[in-house]
Amino acid sequence: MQKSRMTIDRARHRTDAVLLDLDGTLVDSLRDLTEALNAVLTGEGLPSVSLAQTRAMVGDGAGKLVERALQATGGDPARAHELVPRFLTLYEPIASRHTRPYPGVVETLGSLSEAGFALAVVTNKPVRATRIVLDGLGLAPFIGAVIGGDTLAQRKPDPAPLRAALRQLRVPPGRAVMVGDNHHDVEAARAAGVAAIAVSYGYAHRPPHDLGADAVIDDFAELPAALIRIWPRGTARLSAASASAAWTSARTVRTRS
Ligand SMILES: O=C(O)COP(=O)(O)O
Ligand SMILES: [Mg+2]
Repeated sequence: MQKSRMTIDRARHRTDAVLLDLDGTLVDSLRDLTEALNAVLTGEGLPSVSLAQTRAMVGDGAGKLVERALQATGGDPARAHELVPRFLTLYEPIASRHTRPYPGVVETLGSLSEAGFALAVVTNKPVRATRIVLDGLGLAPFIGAVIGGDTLAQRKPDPAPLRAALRQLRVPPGRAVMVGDNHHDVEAARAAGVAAIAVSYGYAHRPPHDLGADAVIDDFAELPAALIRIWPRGTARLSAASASAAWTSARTVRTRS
């Protein structure tokens, strides 16, 4: 009985997509990023940066991160281009050492995936490091497409990475939601015609409630409830009842297995 309800829910929702930002949304990666960054800075004879400084610098890709770290420590930002390969060589082996999913992430991705939602990661982190994090933290099995900051010539806030993820998932923009911690996540979503949910616990460069998202959540486990509230109008719109049934069903099946 439970199983057949689940099958119906899967069929109903299989072409709705949730696009997920990585740093500051799915995972707290500050410590590993800061360690790799500081190894680069030390090599350049520059002072180290703190976790709080990294927090304010992350989100626009590895190039900007290194450039901002050089700027913050009295280095030459023009050297960033040259130092990014060194940063990535140092970062990749430790990318999942201290980095952890935020509370509720693993369970919620599992439940959304079981309920039939297509999930993609759309991040400005270079794709090789992204895959290392997703594999290392056990998130990869839930994710149907991964677009990194170097997958295309454009990165968020450009809508191209979101569109590429949706093409891979075969889901139209009107049936998708982007979940992120930063203004570029919301801007990219708007430009792609995708709904946006902001998380308040990440590395936002401005107050999360000022990002212009359709909803703000304080905990990743609130995502299903937020999806029910804001899902875009149209043929794929989830009624509160059906989404809630899918969610309850997914939870029940998970609990049973
Ligand atoms: O700037 C980065 O490297 C990654 O940032 P994002 O996962 O928040 O897009
Ligand atoms: Mg982010």
